[in-house]
Amino acid sequence: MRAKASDMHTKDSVKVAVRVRPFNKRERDAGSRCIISLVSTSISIQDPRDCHNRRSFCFDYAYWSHSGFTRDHTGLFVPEEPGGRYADQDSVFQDLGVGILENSLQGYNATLLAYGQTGSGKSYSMVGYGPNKGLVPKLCDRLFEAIRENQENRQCQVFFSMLEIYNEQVVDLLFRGSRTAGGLRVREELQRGFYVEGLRKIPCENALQVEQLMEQGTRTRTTAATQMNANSSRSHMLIILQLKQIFSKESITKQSNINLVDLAGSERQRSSGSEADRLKEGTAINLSLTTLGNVISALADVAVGKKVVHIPYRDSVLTKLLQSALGGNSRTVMIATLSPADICYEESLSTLRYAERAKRIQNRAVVNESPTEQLVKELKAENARLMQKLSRMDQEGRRASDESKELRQLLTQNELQIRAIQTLWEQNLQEALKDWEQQYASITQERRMMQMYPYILNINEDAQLSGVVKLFIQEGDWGIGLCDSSPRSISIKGLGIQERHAVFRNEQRRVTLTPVMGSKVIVNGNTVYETIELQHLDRLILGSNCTYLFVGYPSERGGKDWSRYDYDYFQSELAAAEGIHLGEPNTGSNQTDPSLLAVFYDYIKLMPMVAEANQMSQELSKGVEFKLEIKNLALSDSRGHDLQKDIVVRVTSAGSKQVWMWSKAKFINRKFLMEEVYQHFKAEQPENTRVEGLPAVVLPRDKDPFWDPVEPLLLGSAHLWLQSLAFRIPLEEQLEVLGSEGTEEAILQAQLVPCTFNGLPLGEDDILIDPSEVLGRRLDFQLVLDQCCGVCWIKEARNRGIQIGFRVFDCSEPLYTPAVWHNINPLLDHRVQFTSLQTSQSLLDYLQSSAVVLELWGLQEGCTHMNSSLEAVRMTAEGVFIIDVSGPSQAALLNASATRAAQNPGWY
Ligand SMILES: Nc1ncnc2c1ncn2[C@@H]1O[C@H](COP(=O)(O)OP(=O)(O)OP(=O)(O)O)[C@@H](O)[C@H]1O
Repeated sequence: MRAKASDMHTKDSVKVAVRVRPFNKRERDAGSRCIISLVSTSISIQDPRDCHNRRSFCFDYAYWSHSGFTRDHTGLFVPEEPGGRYADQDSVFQDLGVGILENSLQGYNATLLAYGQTGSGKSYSMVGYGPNKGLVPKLCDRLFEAIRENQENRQCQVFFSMLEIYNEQVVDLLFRGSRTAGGLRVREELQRGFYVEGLRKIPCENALQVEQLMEQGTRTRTTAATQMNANSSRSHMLIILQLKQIFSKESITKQSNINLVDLAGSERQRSSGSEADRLKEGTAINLSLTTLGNVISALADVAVGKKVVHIPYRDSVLTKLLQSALGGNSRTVMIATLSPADICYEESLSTLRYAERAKRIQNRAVVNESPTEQLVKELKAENARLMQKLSRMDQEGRRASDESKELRQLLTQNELQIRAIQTLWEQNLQEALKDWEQQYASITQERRMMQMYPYILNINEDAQLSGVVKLFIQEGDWGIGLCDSSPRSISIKGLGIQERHAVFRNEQRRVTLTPVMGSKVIVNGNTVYETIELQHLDRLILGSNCTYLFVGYPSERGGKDWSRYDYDYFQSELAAAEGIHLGEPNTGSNQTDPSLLAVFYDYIKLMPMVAEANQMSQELSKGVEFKLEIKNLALSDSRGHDLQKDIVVRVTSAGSKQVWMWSKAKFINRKFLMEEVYQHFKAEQPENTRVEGLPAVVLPRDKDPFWDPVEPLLLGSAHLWLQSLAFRIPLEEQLEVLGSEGTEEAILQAQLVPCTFNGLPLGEDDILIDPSEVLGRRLDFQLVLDQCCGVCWIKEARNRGIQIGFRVFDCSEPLYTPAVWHNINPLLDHRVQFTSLQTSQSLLDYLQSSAVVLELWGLQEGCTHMNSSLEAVRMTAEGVFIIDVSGPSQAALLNASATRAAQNPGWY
C-alpha cells in the first residue's frame, strides 16, 4: 500500500475502550460480588481481599453493561429506562464502529481488537449473540448502507476474508478443502507488508452475504477445533474487510482494510497455573498473545520517549499481521472486556494494565491507494496531457510530424495498458464471484434440509461456536465416524471417534442410534451399548468429547427453548451420572455453599478435559489414566470441621502402578502440553495410515507431559480424639482411615497413654476428676501407633509402602513413622512421647476439643520417604517432644532442658 502524499498521514494514539459484562450463571450461583465501578470514562477495581486496595484507570471509553438492563420482546438487551447507564450493543457501535467505518470510507486502514479473559465478552462485543448483534455485523450493515447512499460518486467493492491463528498456524476459515499442513504462509512484501499467501477474498454485495460467510467461517473454525482437539478460546480470529472505492470523476481509487480481531483468552498469556509445575506451558500455544504484549509494551515505551531498539513484530504470526495496526498505518481501537466478579480480580486487573499500555501507542494512518489504481490514474492523466498536446499540434499543422506520431503511439499504448488492467481486475472478480455462488448454494441447501430432516447440532464450550455444524439424518441407515469416503456415512472427526462409530437409522420418521462395538456413545448422560430411539433435544456425546444436540423432525420441534442445552448442561448431566451433582435449586435451602459450587463447576469444566487426556494417552500409547477426584470431600481438620474442597486429578500408570495427584492448575497446564505433543504426532502421521497399538510416543522425561517423578501420596486420614488425656485416662482405638472421598483405606490401631516423665504409664489413681487440675503442671503422654491393617494401597500393588504422619498441638512440622513396605497389615510399633512442662489453658482446650489427625501416606517405588523435619522441634534430655511452648512461663524451663532434636536418632 502506498500513501498518496506524505502530508496526509495523521498521528493518533490507539483508542481504548473497556466494557464490563453482566454476571454469568456461574458467578450468580456462587454469589459473586461486583468489584468494578465506573464513573464516566474512569474505571476502578477493588481488591476483594483488601478493601483499601483500589486501582483506577482512565480510558477513551468505558461501558457499563453489567446491570440496569432488560430484554425487550425481540430479545434485545436494552437499558431498563431511557437514558439509563447500561451500554447496549448499539451505543458501543456508535462510539467505536462508526468511527472505524468513517475512517475506512476515507481510505484509512482501521483495526478493532477485542482483548480479555475467556468468557469476558469479547465475542459478544465483536460478533454478538442472536438479535444482540455485535460490532462486526453492525459495521457491515452500515458499510453497505453507506455504499448504497454514495453510489453516484463512487463505485465500491467489498472483499471478505476470515482466518484463524492457532498454535502459530494460519487457517483460512473460508476454505473448505483439505488444510495445508502447517497452515498458510505469512509472507512479506515491501509495498504490502505482511500478508497471508493464498488467503481467500470473497467479494460481497450486501450484509447478508457477509453474515453467511461468517456463519461458514465459524463452522470451519468449529470443525478445525474438534479435529485438532484444540480449544477455540486459545485461537485468534481475524476478519479482514477490504474496501475498494473508485471515484471515477476524480479518477482516484482508495483501498482500505478493516481488521476485526477477536483475540485468544488473555488468561493463557500468563501461563496460568503452570507456576508450580516442572514443565512450563508450551511456547507456541500462546506465543502470539505474549508477543502482542511485548509489542504493545515496546510501543508504549517508544511513546513516552524511551529508547527502544527493537519492536518484536516478527516474533509471531499475529503481530506480523497486525504490524500496521500497532504503531503503523492504521487507526486502531481496542476493546478490553472484563468480568465484574470478585473471583476474576487478578485477570481483570491484568486486562486493565494491558489496556493502559495499549492506550499509549501512537499510529500513523495514511490514505491508501493501490498501485494498480494509481497506475491507471497516472496513465489516464498522462493521456489527458498527450491529448491536449496533440490537439495543439493539430492546430499548429504538425499532425504528420514524427513527434506527433510518437505521441499518438504512446497514447494507444497507455490505453491498451489501462484496458488490460481493468480486464484483469474483472477476471479476478468473476473468479471470486463463482466461488461465492458455490458457497451461497451450499448455505441455501442447508436451510432446505433443516426443514426436511432431523439433524444433530454441535454444542461447543465456546458459545459462539455452538450450533454451527448441522449433520442431517436422512431416511435409511447412516454410519457416523471417521469414514469420510464411504457412501451413506456422516463424517466427523474428533478424539476417540472410531472409523465407524455408530449408526443412525431413520425409518418411518423415527430415528435410532446404535453404537458400534468398542466405541463410546453417551445419550443424556448415560453410556449406551445398544440401540436407542432418539427424542427431540436428546444430548449425544460421541468419543471423548464430541457433543451434539439431536433435533427431531420439524413437526416435533414445537416451541421448546433449546438454549438451556449448552455445554455446561451436557457436562452437568454427565457429572450427575457419576454421582456428582448440585442439589435441585428449588428444594431445601436455596443457596448452595459457594465453595461447593466452585468445586462443582471445576468438576464439570475438567471432566471433558480428563476424557480428552485419556484419549490422547491411549492414542499415544502412554499407558497413563486420568481420573477426577474431589479432594477432602470426606475429610475434616483436627476439630472435625470440613476441610476446604478442591479438585484433583489422579494419574495412574497402568504398567508400573505409579500414582500421581495433580492439582487442577497443573493438570490444565499439562493438558496443553499433551495437546502439543498430540498435534505434533497427528501432523506427522496421516490419518489413513493410523493403526491401533502404536508404539508409545517416546519423549525425553524432562519434556514428557504424561510423566512426573513419583512422590508419596496422601491416601487418607483418621482422627484420634484427645479428650481422655485431659482426664489422664488411657485410650486404645481401632481407627478407620478414610480416603478423601470417604472410602476405607485401612484400619489403624492407636493408643494414647498418659505417663510419667520417663514413660511409665500412669495408674487409675492418677485419673483426674477435674481436668483444670492439670493447669500449670507437667503433662506427659505417649502416642502409640501399633499396626495398620488391610491397607488398600498395598493390596493394589505389593511393591508399595506406607508411613503415618501426624502433628500434635503446636508442633510446626509433622512427624512421620518409619516407612514400612510390601505388607498389607504392616506393623508400625511406633511410640512417641510428648510433654507440656507447664500445661496452659490453650493446651487443655485443645485436648478437650481436638483430635490428632493421623495421615496415611502411600509410598511407591522410587520415591523418597516423608521426613520429619526436626529443625524447630524442642526435646527434653530424655528425648521427649516438648509441646505447648508458647505459654509465658515456659521459656525459662525450655532453656534449661531442651536439646536439639537432631541429636536424637531414629526419626524419619
Ligand atoms: N455485554 C454483555 N451483555 C450481555 N451478555 C454478555 C455481555 N458480554 C458477554 N455476555 C455473555 O457472556 C458470555 C461469554 O461471552 P463471550 O462468549 O463473548 O466471551 P469471550 O470473551 O468471547 O469468550 P471466549 O474467549 O471463550 O470466546 C456469553 O454468553 C455472552 O452472551
